[in-house]
Amino acid sequence: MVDNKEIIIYDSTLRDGAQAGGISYTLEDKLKIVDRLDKFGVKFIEAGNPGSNVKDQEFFARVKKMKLKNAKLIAFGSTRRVGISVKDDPNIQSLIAADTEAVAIFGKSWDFHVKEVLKTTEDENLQMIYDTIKYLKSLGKYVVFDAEHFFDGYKNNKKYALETLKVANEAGADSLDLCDTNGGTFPMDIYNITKEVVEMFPGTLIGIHCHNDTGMAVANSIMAVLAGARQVQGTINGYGERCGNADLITLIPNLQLKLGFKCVPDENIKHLTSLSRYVAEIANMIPNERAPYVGAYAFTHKAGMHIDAVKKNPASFEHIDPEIVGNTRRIVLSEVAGRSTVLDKIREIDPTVTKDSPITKEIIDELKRLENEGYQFESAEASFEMLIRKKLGLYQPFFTLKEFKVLINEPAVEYSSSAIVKIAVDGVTAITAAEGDGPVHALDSALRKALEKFYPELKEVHLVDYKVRVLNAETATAAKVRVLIESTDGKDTWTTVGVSTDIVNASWIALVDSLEYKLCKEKVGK
Ligand SMILES: CC(=O)SCCNC(=O)CCNC(=O)[C@H](O)C(C)(C)COP(=O)(O)OP(=O)(O)OC[C@H]1O[C@@H](n2cnc3c(N)ncnc32)[C@H](O)[C@@H]1OP(=O)(O)O
Ligand SMILES: CC(=O)C(=O)O
Repeated sequence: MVDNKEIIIYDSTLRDGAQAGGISYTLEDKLKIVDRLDKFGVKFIEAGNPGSNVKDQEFFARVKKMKLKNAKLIAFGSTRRVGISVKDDPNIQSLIAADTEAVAIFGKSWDFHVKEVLKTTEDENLQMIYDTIKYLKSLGKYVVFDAEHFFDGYKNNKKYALETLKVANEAGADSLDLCDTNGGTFPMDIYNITKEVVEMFPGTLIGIHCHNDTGMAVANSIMAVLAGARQVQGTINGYGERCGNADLITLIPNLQLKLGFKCVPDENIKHLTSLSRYVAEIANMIPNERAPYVGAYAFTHKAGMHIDAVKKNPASFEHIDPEIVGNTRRIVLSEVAGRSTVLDKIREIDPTVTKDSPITKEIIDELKRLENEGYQFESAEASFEMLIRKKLGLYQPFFTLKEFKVLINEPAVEYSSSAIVKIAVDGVTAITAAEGDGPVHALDSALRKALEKFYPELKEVHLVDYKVRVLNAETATAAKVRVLIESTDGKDTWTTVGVSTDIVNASWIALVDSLEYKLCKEKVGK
């Protein structure tokens, strides 16, 4: 059994990750990701496939100029093609042209693939593996051998699958990486087969490369490590072919924090969340909010009893302190909240209120009543603050609405909608009109124009996001809609909510809350 606890993290975000549907990195994207992965402390960055495309060839020419502190770059490609020599194989020559210290070669370990895909003999495949590795070793390269479909190959023809590893080993491969290419192998099989390989090649570095087709890539990689593999391949956020690869963002903390292995410097574990979001941003993928450790919901507490317990002691509902991985705890307001959930919010406005004050119950009851009507305060904390102020008697309307009208312009020459708003402030009436790209835009402009005369600070406010959700679509045109409006004044950002059967009315409620929230904020000097 291997008793050292050092794990070599081998990142393939830029190679297998680039095989993910929906991802296409630019050359500049790749350079940025290399820099970030190097700083994070991975040991290998499998950065591209120079035999595949010009972008990767140019990338390897550019990346050479970067000074990496921790990682070695890997150029990736296959064994030589059937029936030709390594020197005549353009893919192999492009690997050499990439000029990296290390290369990875994938070769077939499943006899079925040799017959059906390569359409050659088992002996020729062994020769292809041998020739390719031997040649690259003769040029002084560090060579990783990816035994493609190794686990399926082992199950179908154990002798042959193991023979491919033996040949790679004899040719001088620096590591033998067992690939669950189709991602269909289960953890116990990964453990038993990897253990046999580890025992068969004492002193040779054994790696693991798992795909996530059965949702087990992380579990399978851990089982391989427990069986003695010490090189772990994976990608940031699990991006990769089909369902993806082992997600290093889950795998690294599992190995390092839970099992005591050493993957990256301890002080870098706190960068996991930002690394995950950075790579998602560059890959133009929406971050997975429910991702273990780093997702926005990973340490979000919603149920009233959980929140009560977390406030007493966070360990009651958190497996680790979120700060360890650079994440944050969030408490959200909802119909499943209890008094503990709303108390902190209330006390920000009136510190004398306690959990047992009758007003606390009144506020939580109002929250639940409104959520039942379709409101959602989880992200609309500004509307919830306005609700608290109203309940505490600390709210005075900043204006009175006399009326508003919204018109659709047809034909829409410049703007598609117009709005007229009539309001009164301290007995002074103002009527304004405005046009906009849609009724809500027109209404927002008209209301702001009217109010700015009285409250010039509203000039700083503008809308940054507007979301509409139909709540009960089955009632067709009478369906309720929920509108969420995100606003900013350049310093803070806040979200308000409105619900109605009429989208303009729902928007009006959210708009008024937003502007009044800003005015309250100015008044109390927040
Ligand atoms: C399991 C993995 O994920 S391995 C990585 C796979 N990644 C990719 O395929 C992405 C990059 N690939 C490419 O850009 C292209 O496929 C290229 C440039 C490499 C090859 O393109 P083409 O020459 O047009 O071949 P094409 O992709 O159509 O077919 C693949 C060929 O490689 C052969 N091949 C597949 N695996 C291997 C291997 N391990 N060793 C040698 N040859 C192989 C196939 O038998 C097939 O050969 P054939 O044309 O004689 O039938
Ligand atoms: C090498 C590789 O990506 C695989 O076998 O899945």
